[in-house]
Amino acid sequence: MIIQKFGGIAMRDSCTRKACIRHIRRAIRENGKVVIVVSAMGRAGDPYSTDSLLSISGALGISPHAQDVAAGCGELLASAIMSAELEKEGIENELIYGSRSGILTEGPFGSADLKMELDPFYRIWGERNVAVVPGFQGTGLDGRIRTTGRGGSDLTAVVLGDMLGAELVEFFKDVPGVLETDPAVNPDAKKFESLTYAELLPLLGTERPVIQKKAALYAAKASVPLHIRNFADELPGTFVSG
Ligand SMILES: Nc1ncnc2c1ncn2[C@@H]1O[C@H](COP(=O)(O)OP(=O)(O)O)[C@@H](O)[C@H]1O
Ligand SMILES: N[C@@H](CC(=O)OP(=O)(O)O)C(=O)O
Repeated sequence: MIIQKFGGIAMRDSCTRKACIRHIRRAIRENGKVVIVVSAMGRAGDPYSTDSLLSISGALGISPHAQDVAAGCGELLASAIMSAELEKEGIENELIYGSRSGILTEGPFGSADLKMELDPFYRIWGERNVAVVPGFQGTGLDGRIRTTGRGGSDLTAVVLGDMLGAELVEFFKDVPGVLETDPAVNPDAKKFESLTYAELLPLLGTERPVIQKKAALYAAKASVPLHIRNFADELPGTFVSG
């Protein structure tokens, strides 16, 4: 069983999602069961990205609950689109979301903690090999949507990988892997083929790190093996383990 997390750039449009579906087909062939975690589609300026949803009204800034509901729509929509496009390609899958998903978020709006109840996953495995999950969010015991903080789909993927005992958690990004520095700052930065968690963590101090720091800390603590790679090709990226 493998977790595959597709970030905002990988999910941006039907063309980039076709590349994602190629990775999903390969994972079904090689790993059997696949849990797909998706982020909201695109970046600021793209209509359904997290930043665009949050900019619809300045009033969202004064209501943390309303802000989390608005932000959560991005991942919900992305999961619906991915599920439908997989179905169209003949890949049967189950959408796992909302209060029936067992994906529980508790604590403050905007930076909630994530917990999982796995029954919904075990229930589908008898019939389907592929689950599609919106990242970044869950539902509290009070029925309210809470998000886990920016970059939080990475955390959803890592926590699911830990709880479901996945062989690997793959992250599909717009970079070939973890580089010595952010390529937006230094285009000549070299890629690491592999890193330990201890080597990865100091590289995550920037405003937009290659993987969410909270997710990397969780992976280190629970020894969840990671593979950070480019959605647009088949090349190996950076493997991260103990
Ligand atoms: N050391 C690094 N190596 C690679 N990318 C990095 C690094 N530090 C920061 N980044 C940035 O991380 C971005 C990928 O992370 P992110 O945008 O959160 O991915 P996604 O939304 O696809 O999950 C890259 O576009 C890159 O600019
Ligand atoms: N969409 C959320 C959650 C997330 O993890 O996104 P991405 O995988 O595109 O970084 C955000 O922008 O913070």
